[in-house]
Amino acid sequence: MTETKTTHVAAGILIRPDGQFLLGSRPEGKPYAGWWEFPGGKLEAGETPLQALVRELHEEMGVTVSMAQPWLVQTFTYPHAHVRLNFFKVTDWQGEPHPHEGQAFAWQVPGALTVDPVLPANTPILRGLQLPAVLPFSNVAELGEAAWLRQLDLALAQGLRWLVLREPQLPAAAYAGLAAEVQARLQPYGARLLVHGQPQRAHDLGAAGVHLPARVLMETTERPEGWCGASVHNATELARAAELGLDYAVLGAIQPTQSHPGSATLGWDGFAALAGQGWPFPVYGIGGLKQADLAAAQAAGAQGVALLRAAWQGLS
Ligand SMILES: Nc1nc2c([nH]c(=O)n2[C@H]2C[C@H](O)[C@@H](COP(=O)(O)OP(=O)(O)OP(=O)(O)O)O2)c(=O)[nH]1
Ligand SMILES: [Mg+2]
Repeated sequence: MTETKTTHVAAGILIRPDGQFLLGSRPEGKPYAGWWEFPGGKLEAGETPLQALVRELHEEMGVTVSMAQPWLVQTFTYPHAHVRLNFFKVTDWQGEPHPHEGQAFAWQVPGALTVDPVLPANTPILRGLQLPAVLPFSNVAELGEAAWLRQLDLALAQGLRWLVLREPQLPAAAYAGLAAEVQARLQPYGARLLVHGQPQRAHDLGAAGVHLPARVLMETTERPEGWCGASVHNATELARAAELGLDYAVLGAIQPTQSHPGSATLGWDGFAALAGQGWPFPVYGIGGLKQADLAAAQAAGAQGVALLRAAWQGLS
């Protein structure tokens, strides 16, 4: 039997204040020469991923990392190696990137790359970079359709670009009618509609993707088309989301909610323990949260917060 050896890698996503991130081309003489990647390289014996990141970014491009947060962890099997990639978001550094190995650099806008091809293991990373910090869930159930649509218009004008349309109380036909109304509003902004429920529903309604309730996640065996995330409560459900190659997970409840006041909650410590296990997708916190909880969420390793009631309050 042959033993599969894992190559551990650290890579840095340098993100400028304007949101653009850095890709470099792989130097001649390496596997996948000319392909685009995040700067980084293999861990040396005894190194932590962060130590390797700091060393590699200095060696490859003369950049001194001053702020880096562990982000996604992706495993991938190439013909030349089985790799485990630890991606960091690097939000502060000293020095301008210099190509010490003859590579080219390109600053890129998430979702609008001007270079290709990018290493195949990086696909989920490039998708994750497009996701927002605040993921809003609709609230027709409480506000009523007309009042909620007014709030949606305000939120779009203020920058909302993603929406999960979750209205389990609506019969299928009413849901489809609402989805059409919503699509018409999102389209001029290029905002994305994620339908809540079965993947087939997103397909039928021509949505950008689907948000799977945990129950649907656990009975889904193939990755649905388009964007796809899921609600999760534990490590088993997170692992299923990873197996399917989903784009994000929403993990909770962080705090007690009005809809489930007596249910068990994770708190940010419980969230950090689960979300910090090295998933290939970003994880949002949900459950009794407000915009003001964003910093606490990100300190616990979250992509951000999923908001229901609070997404539609305080808009004017
Ligand atoms: N640096 C980097 N490597 C990546 C990314 N995505 C990805 O699949 N990889 C793979 C390609 C390689 O198999 C491995 C990284 O190895 P590397 O060739 O960059 O390693 P290194 O900089 O330490 O180079 P060397 O010492 O072996 O010359 O991880 C990425 O975004 N950045
Ligand atoms: Mg390298």
